[in-house]
Formats: sequence, structure tokens, C-alpha cells
Amino acid sequence: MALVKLQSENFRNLSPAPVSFSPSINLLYGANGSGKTSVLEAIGYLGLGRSFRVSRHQAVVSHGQHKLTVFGGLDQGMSGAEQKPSSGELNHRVGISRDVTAKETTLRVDGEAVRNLSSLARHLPVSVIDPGVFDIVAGGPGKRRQFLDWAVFHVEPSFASVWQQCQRVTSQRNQILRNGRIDDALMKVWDSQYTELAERLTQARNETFRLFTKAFHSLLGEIDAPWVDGLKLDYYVGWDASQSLVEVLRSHREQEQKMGHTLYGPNRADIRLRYQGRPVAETFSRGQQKTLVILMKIAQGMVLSDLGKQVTFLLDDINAELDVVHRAMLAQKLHELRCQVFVTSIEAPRPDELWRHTMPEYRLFHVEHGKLTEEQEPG
Ligand SMILES: Nc1ncnc2c1ncn2[C@@H]1O[C@H](COP(=O)(O)OP(=O)(O)OP(=O)(O)O)[C@@H](O)[C@H]1O
Repeated sequence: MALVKLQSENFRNLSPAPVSFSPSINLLYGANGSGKTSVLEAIGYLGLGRSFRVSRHQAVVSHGQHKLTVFGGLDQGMSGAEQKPSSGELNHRVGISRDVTAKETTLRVDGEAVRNLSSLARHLPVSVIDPGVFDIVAGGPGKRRQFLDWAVFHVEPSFASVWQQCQRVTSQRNQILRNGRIDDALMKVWDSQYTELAERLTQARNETFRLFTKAFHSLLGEIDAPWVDGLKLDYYVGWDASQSLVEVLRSHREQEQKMGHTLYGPNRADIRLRYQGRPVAETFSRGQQKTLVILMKIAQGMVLSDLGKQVTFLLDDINAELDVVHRAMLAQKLHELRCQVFVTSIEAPRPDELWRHTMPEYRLFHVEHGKLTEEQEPG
């Protein structure tokens, strides 16, 4: 699916006027503070249910307001095995409202209220590449789990519900571990639920990680960068995988009790990135780390694309982070994968720098005071 219509109310400084986008490439430019990132953030809200910039919904609601709404019109875009071009008809209408006073989120798909965010999010796989994305390599395991789980969610339909159940059971288990005296019979019940859910989560992650590494290595074969030899990606399941989780929990009960929370399981999973045996975060230059993240993001796009799903990529301010060669590599690949792409820049964009071989069709927008105006030619 591709997002071809967007309308928001009380979303940062954005104008409430509806905007039509291309199911392929959209270039947005405008001065600092004009609202470019806010447009991407509003699109991200529909695909992620939250802002990719801030954790508090409050920050996103226009000053002086208490409720924001974002509506999106989705079109089949360039997805599907046949890669048919857009018909111009809307396939789905999705909406999300957040009342920050009542702390309530309302979700709608095709006019019907839905309870789960996953019902909305699975229609619009949104992948963000902004200055914060580089934490996937430089940051902690949580960022890499989030990265992996985004793809697992779109590959395995039952993942979201298993993940939620596992979070609930983990928190119950933590409560018991925090209590001074543990009722062994009760702990056994929670452990059996926990390990069953953990195994299901791990299986889903394993399968997606397998697809991801396959795509990633095929991508490495295409690029000319000697430093990728010796690069190794491993999925750490969250415990010593040579033992069953049940055994690990049994042999570490005292340690968990002392710490007062669960120490082994899917909440400790990680993608371990190593270069010649050492963590890439310690070995790679900043530029190499950035390239690696971009390649990982493209590989995720390849996985979904192979399943006939179109990813909407939100590229925010990449000029500040990537040199022209890497920007062009990214743009070219995303176009080949038939992804929908939104690219922001301060200066009028140079599509000829991004797509050097074949120029895709694109739509160009100037952003000013939260309002988008379509232009025919750059400048
Ligand atoms: N909750 C809010 N209500 C109203 N306006 C807001 C709110 N939050 C931020 N703004 C304003 O919205 C504008 C848009 O910010 P945004 O980050 O989208 O701009 P940008 O075009 O991406 O800028 P830059 O190029 O500097 O990154 C800014 O002027 C900001 O001060």
C-alpha cells in the first residue's frame, strides 16, 4: 500500500488542508521550521501509532489543543507480485486520533473503529531514516530489537498478539520475582506460559532474521565496499541458545530473584553486529556505521517487497547525514524495490543526483508554515 492522501488536524504546525501524494516518490523541501519533518511524522503516526521523534503525544498536538487527528488514504500503489501501477482509487482509509487530556487513542480503518493498532499499522509499513536511525548500530540492543520486530510484525501476522501476551506475562513474572518469598507452584505456572510465548516469539524472529540476512548478503554482493568482508550479523535470542529457556530459568532463579526481574528471554534479544570478531560500534568509522544502517534498512525493504508488501520510506534530512554517493545508492535501491519514498531537504532537491540512471516520476512540494504547495519544477 502507499499513502496517497493525508489530512491532519491539530498536528504540530501542519495545515488541515488535504494533500495528495505520489505512490512512488515525493520530494518535500522548505526552510528550517517550515514543517517538513512534521509531515513525515504525521505519516509515521498512521504506520506506527506514535511519533518517531518524541515519546509524548502531548508534544505533537498543536499548541493550545488537546486532540490531534491524522487521516490517510491508501492505494495499492506499486505493491503486489504483479507490481501494477496505481489505479488512483483508494483501497483503504485509515485514521488515528489522540486525545491527550483523556489519554485516549481512537483508530479507524475504512470507517470502522478498530481496537488494535496492529489492524491499522499492517496496512502501512513505514520505515524511517532520520538522524536518529544510526542508533541501530551505535545504540543499545533495544534499538536493534525494535528494528527486527518491525519486520517480524509485517512478516508474521500473529507476532503482535504473541508479543503483547509475552509482555504481560513477563510483567507478572517480574512482580513475583520482586516478592521476597516465591511460591514455587505459582512460579512454575508463569514460567511455563512465559517459555511457551518466548519460544513462539523467538521462532518468528528467527524466521524473519533468516530472510533479512539473506537479503542483506545479496545486497552486500552488489556494493563496492571492501570493509564489508569480515562483517557478521548474528541474532542473539536472549539466552544461551544451546540450552532450553526452561533450563536457563531454572539454573538462574536465584540471580533473577536477587535482581527482581526477568533476565533471560526475548526481551534481551539482540542483533549482534561484528567486524572481524569485534563489535562494529567500536570498529567502524561513523560513515561506515551509517552505510551499514542504510544497507540494513534497504534489506528490510527487500524482505517485505519479496512478500508483495510496499514499504513507505520516510527519509528526513538525509543530506545532513549521507554523502551524495550513499544518498544516490539509497534512492536508487528504494526505487528499484518500488517503495513509496518521501524525502525532505532544506534546499530545492536535485532529483538528478539521486536517480542518475533513470529518473522516476516524482511529485515535488514546497513546505511553508505547515502548508504544502505542489510545484512542477524544482526551485
Ligand atoms: N505542538 C506544536 N504545535 C505547533 N507548532 C509546533 C509544535 N511543535 C513544533 N511546532 C513548530 O512546527 C514547526 C515545524 O517543525 P518541523 O520540525 O516539522 O520543521 P522542519 O521543516 O522539519 O525543520 P528543520 O529543517 O529545521 O528540521 C516548527 O516551527 C516548530 O516550532
